[in-house]
Amino acid sequence: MLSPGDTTPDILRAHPGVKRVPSPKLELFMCDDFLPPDLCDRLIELIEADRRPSTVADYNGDAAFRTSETCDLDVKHPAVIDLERRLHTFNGMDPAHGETPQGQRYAVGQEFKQHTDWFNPGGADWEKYCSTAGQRTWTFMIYLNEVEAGGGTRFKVLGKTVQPKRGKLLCWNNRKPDGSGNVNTLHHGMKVRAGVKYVITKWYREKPWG
Ligand SMILES: O=C(O)CCC(=O)C(=O)O
Ligand SMILES: [Fe+2]
Repeated sequence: MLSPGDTTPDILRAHPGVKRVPSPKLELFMCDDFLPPDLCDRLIELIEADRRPSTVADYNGDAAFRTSETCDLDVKHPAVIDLERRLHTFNGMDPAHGETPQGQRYAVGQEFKQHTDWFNPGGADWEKYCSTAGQRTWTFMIYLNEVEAGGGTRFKVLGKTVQPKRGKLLCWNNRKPDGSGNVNTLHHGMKVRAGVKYVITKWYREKPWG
């Protein structure tokens, strides 16, 4: 039986316009126009209004590893309720397994170097981030605007870079079939060269969140 913190390619593909990136290395899907422009604008306003420096787990000594800013979205705000409803209709997942959705903002020169969204079970921060809710299962990411230059999301193992496009969703399974982290999910939020980049990130867990 499907765990409540999981979804399947069949569920995702039931949504019009969803395409799987053809690779046996990971389950990666894309969908243009997942969010309407007016909702993108409302979410950008929320990110602009309330942001903090982004953080990383298992700090590796590189202070420039993730230079963006993060907004912890207010789950009671109507725009965030609308966002979450669309995500859960789409992925069929139990909302209780979702982390609080975040917005990420990248100014010119800011980036998130190559990383995975799953946590290292042997890492220093495993206990802090995973003791209650377990490992991350799926990542859902949505670009909220067009970026003038740069700011693509590069999946090095696949040799694929996705360019930001307003309303476009990207989602992938962070695990291999045996449940362990899939290194093929390595990705890099590349430097913005001109303009500002805004994205939504929503991660799901094996167990209920919070
Ligand atoms: O901004 C991007 O393109 C990637 C963001 C990302 O990987 C993350 O927030 O975990
Ligand atoms: Fe990521």
